[in-house]
Amino acid sequence: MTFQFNFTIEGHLENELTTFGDEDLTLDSSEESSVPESQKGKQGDRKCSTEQLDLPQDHFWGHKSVGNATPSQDGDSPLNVTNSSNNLGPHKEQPCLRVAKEHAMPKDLKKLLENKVLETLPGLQHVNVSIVKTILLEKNFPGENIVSKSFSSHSDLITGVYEGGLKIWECTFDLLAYLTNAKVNFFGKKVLDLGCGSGLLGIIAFQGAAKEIHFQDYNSLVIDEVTLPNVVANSSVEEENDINEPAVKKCRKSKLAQELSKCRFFSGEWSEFCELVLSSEKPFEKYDLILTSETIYNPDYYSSLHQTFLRLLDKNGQVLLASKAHYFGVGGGVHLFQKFVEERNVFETRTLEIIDEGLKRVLIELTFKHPS
Ligand SMILES: C[S@@+](CC[C@H](N)C(=O)[O-])C[C@H]1O[C@@H](n2cnc3c(N)ncnc32)[C@H](O)[C@@H]1O
Repeated sequence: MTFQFNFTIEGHLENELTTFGDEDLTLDSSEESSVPESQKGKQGDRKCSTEQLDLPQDHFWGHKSVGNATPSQDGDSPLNVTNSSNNLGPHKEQPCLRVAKEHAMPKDLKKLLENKVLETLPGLQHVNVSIVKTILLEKNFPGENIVSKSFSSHSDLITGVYEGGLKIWECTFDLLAYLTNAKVNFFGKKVLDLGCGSGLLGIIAFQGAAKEIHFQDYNSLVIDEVTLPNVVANSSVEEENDINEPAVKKCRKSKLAQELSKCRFFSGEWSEFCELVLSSEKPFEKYDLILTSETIYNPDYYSSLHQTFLRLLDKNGQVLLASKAHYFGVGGGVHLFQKFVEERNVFETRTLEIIDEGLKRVLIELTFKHPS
C-alpha cells in the first residue's frame, strides 16, 4: 500500500505568499537582523533565556531551514538544508524555547471540522493538510504565521520556529503498520504521542481504548488546526448528526465528551512541555507508552528528547520510535541517536524493524535498563 502526500510547495500557494509583507519572512538567523524592531519578540509564546531554562551546554538554536528539495514519490524526500552553510554552525543567538501550553478541546466540535476536507486511511481519517495550509495562508490570522514562513523558505522545518507538524511524515505510516501488525495493546494504558503533528499515532491508541492519550507538538497552530480536528474526526461526532431523538442525542453527546476527555493536547518545546505536564497532575502518573515518529532529525534536540523520556516514561514503560536512518542536511539519524542514548546509559535500545525501501527507515524501542 502506498500513501501519497504532496509535501512540495504548491504553486498557487507560493503566489499567495506575495500578499504577505516582508516582515513575515524571518527565515534564518542571518535574516533576523532585517526583522523590524517592532516585530521582534512579537511571538508571544516564545521564551528566550538560557539561564532560566536549564539548557544543555551543547544546545544551540540557530534557525536552520530544512527543505524538501528533491520531490519524491510521496514528497517526503531527504531533508536538505536549504540555507547556506552559515546556518549549520553554532549561533550566538539566544536560544528561544517555545513555552508550553495546554489546548482545551473546544465545546463546539463541529466547528473544528468546518472548512476541513477529510481524507481516509484504513481505519483512520485525517484532514487534508494542503487545504488547511491554503486556508491559513488566505486568513490573516493573529499569531505566528508558520505557514507563510514554511512556504517562503521552501522548507518543512525551520529550527525553533516550525518543526514540521503540518504534514504527515513517512515514518508515521511505518509505526502505524507496526502497531497493527504487532497487535500492540493500548487497553488501559497512558499514552503520549510526542511530536504528534497529525496525531495519527495517538488516535490509534485512542481507538485501542487507551486510558489516557496526550498529544504534544511544538507548534500550537498544528494542535489547533490539525491534531484536534483529526481526533474529533475519528471520534463519533459525525454519528451524532444522524439522530433526531433528543434524549438519545444527549446521551451520545455525553458519551462523546467522556470519550474525548481521555485526550489532552499540548504545544511547546519538550523541556517546557515536561514542566507543564508534570505540574499539571499531582502526583504525575507517567506514560506507559510514548509513540514518536520523525523526531530525531536534529542532534541539537537529543538532550531535551532524552530528558523527556527520562522524566515522563514509567519505569516499566516503552518508547516506540520511528525514524529515517539518516536525515541529510540536519545530520541526525538512528545511529547517532542510539549512540547518544548508549552514552547516557539509562535506556536500552532495540531495533524492531528496518524498512529498506526508498529511504531506509528504522523502528526502535527504548526501555529503561533498570526498571525498578
Ligand atoms: C518532522 S515532524 C514529525 C511529525 C509527526 N510525528 C509525523 O511523523 O508526521 C517533528 C515533530 O516533532 C516535534 N518536535 C521536534 N522538535 C521538537 C522540540 N525541540 N520540542 C518540541 N517538539 C519538537 C514537532 O512538533 C514536530 O511535529
